[in-house]
Amino acid sequence: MSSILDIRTLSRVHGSGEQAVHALRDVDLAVAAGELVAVMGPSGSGKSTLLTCAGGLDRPTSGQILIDGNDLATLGNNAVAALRRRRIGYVFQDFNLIPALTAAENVMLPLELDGTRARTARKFAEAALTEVAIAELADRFPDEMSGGQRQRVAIARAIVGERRLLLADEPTGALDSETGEAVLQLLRDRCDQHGIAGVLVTHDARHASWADRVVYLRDGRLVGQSGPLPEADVLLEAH
Ligand SMILES: Nc1ncnc2c1ncn2[C@@H]1O[C@H](COP(=O)(O)OP(=O)(O)OP(=O)(O)O)[C@@H](O)[C@H]1O
Repeated sequence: MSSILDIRTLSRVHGSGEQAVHALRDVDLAVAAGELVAVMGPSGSGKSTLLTCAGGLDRPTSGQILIDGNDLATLGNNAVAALRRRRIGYVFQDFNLIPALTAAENVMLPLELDGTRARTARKFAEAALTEVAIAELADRFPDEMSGGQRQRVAIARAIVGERRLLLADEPTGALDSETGEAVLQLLRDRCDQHGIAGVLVTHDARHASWADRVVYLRDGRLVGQSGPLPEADVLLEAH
């Protein structure tokens, strides 16, 4: 299987000299099409930095990041921004929706920023909202929706068009457990059915059990990985 995300000896240092913080040290991680990888580790271990570097939002100090074979270091800022808009979707804990835009307009936004005509963008947005089962909420504003519905809009925005890589940073953090599980099921389905590569940062082993593989970060280093974790009910029984 070819890797959609290929991270090689990635290091990210913030600041310099005595103030230097090594957020990531020599991290290698490849994520194939259709694969969902969970990233776990204590607070400050580098999980968010790994996602922001993987998504081209932050530049590594050293190492390589390839997305669909494109080495980000060889691309200029505009090319990285275009790759981000077209190929990469983000889902955050706090949804990051624009309050003044409806659900459909929020989902259309990355396409319109990329020059897609409004009518075409609307069709793609409606298809994405249908996939996350909230087509009927297309014309609602974020403050007219529940947290779970807002997160579905955020996922629709992250998968609209032809995205290949889905990066989710604690996407269930603001949701109750049932709604959170439904959101994870959606991420899993996207990977299974559309060959998207997914990276899920989570503190919760039950959430990580949706992934094919779990990698563990500590002090910026990748210190281990395991195959799929047992289902949530098995974990609970073990306690
Ligand atoms: N812009 C920055 N400037 C300086 N240090 C930073 C910056 N961003 C992150 N760091 C540091 O890099 C390290 C890794 O941070 P990161 O946010 O990636 O950790 P995390 O595992 O996502 O933490 P959490 O689980 O608390 O969100 C931490 O020590 C953090 O303080």
